[in-house]
Amino acid sequence: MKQGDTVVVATKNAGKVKEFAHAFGKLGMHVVSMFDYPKLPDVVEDGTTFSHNARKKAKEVAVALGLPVLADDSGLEVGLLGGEPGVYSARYAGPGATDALNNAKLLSELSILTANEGSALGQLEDGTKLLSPARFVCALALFIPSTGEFVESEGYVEGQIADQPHGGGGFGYDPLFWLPSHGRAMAELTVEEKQKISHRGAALAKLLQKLEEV
Ligand SMILES: O=c1nc[nH]c2c1ncn2[C@H]1C[C@H](O)[C@@H](COP(=O)(O)OP(=O)(O)OP(=O)(O)O)O1
Ligand SMILES: [Mg+2]
Repeated sequence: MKQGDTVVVATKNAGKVKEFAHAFGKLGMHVVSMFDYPKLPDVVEDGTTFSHNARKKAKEVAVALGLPVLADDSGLEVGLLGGEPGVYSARYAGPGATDALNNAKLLSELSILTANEGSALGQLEDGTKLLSPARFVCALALFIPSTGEFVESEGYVEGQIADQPHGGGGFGYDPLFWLPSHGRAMAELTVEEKQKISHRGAALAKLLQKLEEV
């Protein structure tokens, strides 16, 4: 990947597209996504790991297009829920899940577990309770059809689940993902700030490092 290149990202998530466009834009590259290839069939995400699903999304689209393709499979692992929703993060609330329904499901599951415990992790000045440690995970896979090879990386960011949303930025679980070290929720960060600390930003930095070494 070099300046002037177009990077194909196998995603239909507008939030991811925005973050990748920002990151690659700074490097002089242009991002296209599955919104630009509406006729390609959806990839079935039936892997048991983030990495498995990222490889599957990248390879199926790369083979269909005959181009190198990058894919992102990511999600939220919540301590008190034994790592759930994990690879099921996008479908946590069931068929027809939306970010809003997934966030509501997360809070209802956690409220059952934390109802009698006061607030284990503490409370913010506005009364928000912090319910559980959590982390975001991002697996990236680039499939190169001409060589049949994958380049892969993973990134993580640790935080805590808040019982009330904060901020209007980001996507997915960002409004509930509290960053104690920043005193803000992920959805209160700009794209640039999120990039610097997020699971996706970390995974992308590692992937670019690996590509330079090739
Ligand atoms: O930075 C993030 N901030 C908040 N939430 C996030 C983030 N990163 C992943 N998530 C959540 C959203 C979704 O519930 C799941 C990803 O599921 P995942 O299958 O990888 O993505 P997706 O289905 O939305 O789009 P696509 O598969 O087309 O790339 O984890
Ligand atoms: Mg998906």
